[in-house]
Amino acid sequence: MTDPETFIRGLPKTDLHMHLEGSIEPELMLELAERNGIPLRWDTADALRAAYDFHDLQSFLDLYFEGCKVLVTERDFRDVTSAYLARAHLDGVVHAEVFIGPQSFTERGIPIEALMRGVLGAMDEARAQHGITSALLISVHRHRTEAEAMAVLDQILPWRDRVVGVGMGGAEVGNPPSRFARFFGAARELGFRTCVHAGEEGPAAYVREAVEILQVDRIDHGNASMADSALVRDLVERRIPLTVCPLSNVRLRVVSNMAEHPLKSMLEAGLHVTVNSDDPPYFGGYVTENLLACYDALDLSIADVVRIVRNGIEASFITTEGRDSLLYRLDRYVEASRSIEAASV
Ligand code: HPA
Ligand SMILES: [Zn+2]
Repeated sequence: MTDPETFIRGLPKTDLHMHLEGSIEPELMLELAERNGIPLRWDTADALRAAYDFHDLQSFLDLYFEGCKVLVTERDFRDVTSAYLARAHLDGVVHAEVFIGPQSFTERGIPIEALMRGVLGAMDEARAQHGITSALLISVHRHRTEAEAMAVLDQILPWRDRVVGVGMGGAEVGNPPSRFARFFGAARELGFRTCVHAGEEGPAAYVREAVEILQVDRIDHGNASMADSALVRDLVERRIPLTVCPLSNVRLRVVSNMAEHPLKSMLEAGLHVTVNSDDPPYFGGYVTENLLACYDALDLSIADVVRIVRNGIEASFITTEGRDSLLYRLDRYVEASRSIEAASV
């Protein structure tokens, strides 16, 4: 019989909430620092890994922004993107939607062209080499001003056809979605899909603002929604996907341990939940590890896991044909696993 881990690793999955700046494995971080002559506070991969001990979102963001400094050239952006997509492919991810936040780089004088060419070039290469498809989401920082976010929108216009959507991350509490109403309105008018981090450390009211004021297509995290049953009803009715990141939530102490994670209650409430990796090296796992951690700690059934993976495909920002083809692939995989099981009884 196929064991659950092999089955889950082999499922054709999506990763819809993943930050390229947060995907740099410690070994690559050291290599890039050396290549660019950037001093780091750590000189071994183990020392870096040991520093990934966070007590809240801000303690993570401090390290995450420090890590951004090793990315300087087009080649660096290409290498980081290639490494993530190769690793995700091994993990059974067939489609990834990845964030990058240009403000961390343009503020240091790095031209946006270097970032865009590196990332998009690697995405094209990974598709040719591994068959993995990916889409780019441009993220702005909510702890900066809305005017700065609007400037990012201007900067990415030359790549309008290659950027599927825009999102927003950074320090949540004190920076409610409503501060960025004009930015998200402008992004929607330009034809970008939209998503926003909400209800990670912030309250359910931020998720409500994201849906009602920003009118986003997807909520990143969204855990806090469970505190407001009327909001849950709205999210279910409007079928707004939530890109949940369970290992991230444990590491950032949004939940005290995996057994306390609301994922199963969210599923039972009928929410369109997906499972994603956020910043894999920082939080200890790619999508498979996230799904396995939930499967083990929350007593999920294999049918629950397949439901979550199906939700991910349905929540993606790809074309209807692309989505249908991934759903077909998922159904075939599940059917084939059933036949193997039946034959081995
Ligand atoms: O989980 C997150 N929350 C907010 N900002 C972020 N930037 C990267 N990951 C995150
Ligand atoms: Zn995130």
